[in-house]
Amino acid sequence: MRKVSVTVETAARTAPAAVIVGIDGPSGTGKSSTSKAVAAKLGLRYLDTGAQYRAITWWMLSNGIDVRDTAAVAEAAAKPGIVSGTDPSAPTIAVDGADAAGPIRTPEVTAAVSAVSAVPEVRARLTELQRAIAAEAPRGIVVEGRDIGTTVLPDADLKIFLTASEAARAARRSGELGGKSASDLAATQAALAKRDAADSGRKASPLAKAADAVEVDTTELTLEQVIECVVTLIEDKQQGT
Ligand SMILES: Nc1ncnc2c1ncn2[C@@H]1O[C@H](COP(=O)(O)OP(=O)(O)O)[C@@H](O)[C@H]1O
Ligand SMILES: Nc1ccn([C@H]2C[C@H](O)[C@@H](COP(=O)(O)OP(=O)(O)O)O2)c(=O)n1
Repeated sequence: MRKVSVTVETAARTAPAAVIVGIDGPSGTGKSSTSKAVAAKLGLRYLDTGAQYRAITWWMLSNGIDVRDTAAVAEAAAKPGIVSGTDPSAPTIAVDGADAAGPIRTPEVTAAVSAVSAVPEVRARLTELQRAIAAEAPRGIVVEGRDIGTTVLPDADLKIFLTASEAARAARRSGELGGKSASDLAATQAALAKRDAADSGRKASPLAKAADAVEVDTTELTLEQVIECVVTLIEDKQQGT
């Protein structure tokens, strides 16, 4: 009996502690690309909480719920089954057992997601799910979103807040959407600004930098430089420097 307990204690002492990293910021600052790459490099899990808000929004639209009707959204918030796969090299999102990776990126979902994410019942449900996923990650996890440092994981080992100029963010998003003309760029920039204002202005856990987050302005940095910067911050934390 005694021998077993000594073995367990030794294992607990030598196993590396799981590291929990929260990455927040507005749209187009590089959260998804950075989080995935950093998690893959360090052998951590990866969670895209924006995909979960998009998934619940897609379910509401598919089920004829008026996303401007806060009471109807609140009442339905618990209904869809949302499952996130957290392998950073192949993250997945499923709604009621069906792959939702494609449908959650449509312009209809993008236009409706801020309204659905402002509903406290939706946030409470997803926050609980996000905390459970983070608690189960064996070596740790990189969780990206808008309220990870302030609300979902206030005790995270490291909090990063990514920023970039509105012009840089719009150029990145517009490029991704295949926009070529100046009017495509202007439309993307206007849509981004509108979504950021809604996400920052809502009452329930708005987009905000946690007081103890490290802010990284990515405007003049390449994606590789941002990844390197975040990897270094995590390694420094793990080494206690
Ligand atoms: N530092 C960077 N420089 C140039 N392009 C970037 C940078 N970071 C991300 N991108 C590109 O910008 C787009 C949006 O990045 P993404 O990671 O999806 O941002 P977010 O998750 O914050 O919305 C992607 O096409 C990505 O490859
Ligand atoms: N933790 C989070 C993550 C996303 N959201 C909401 C607000 C965002 O506009 C939408 C979509 O998030 P997503 O990260 O997919 O946004 P991007 O288009 O990548 O910028 O979800 C949120 O309210 N809280």
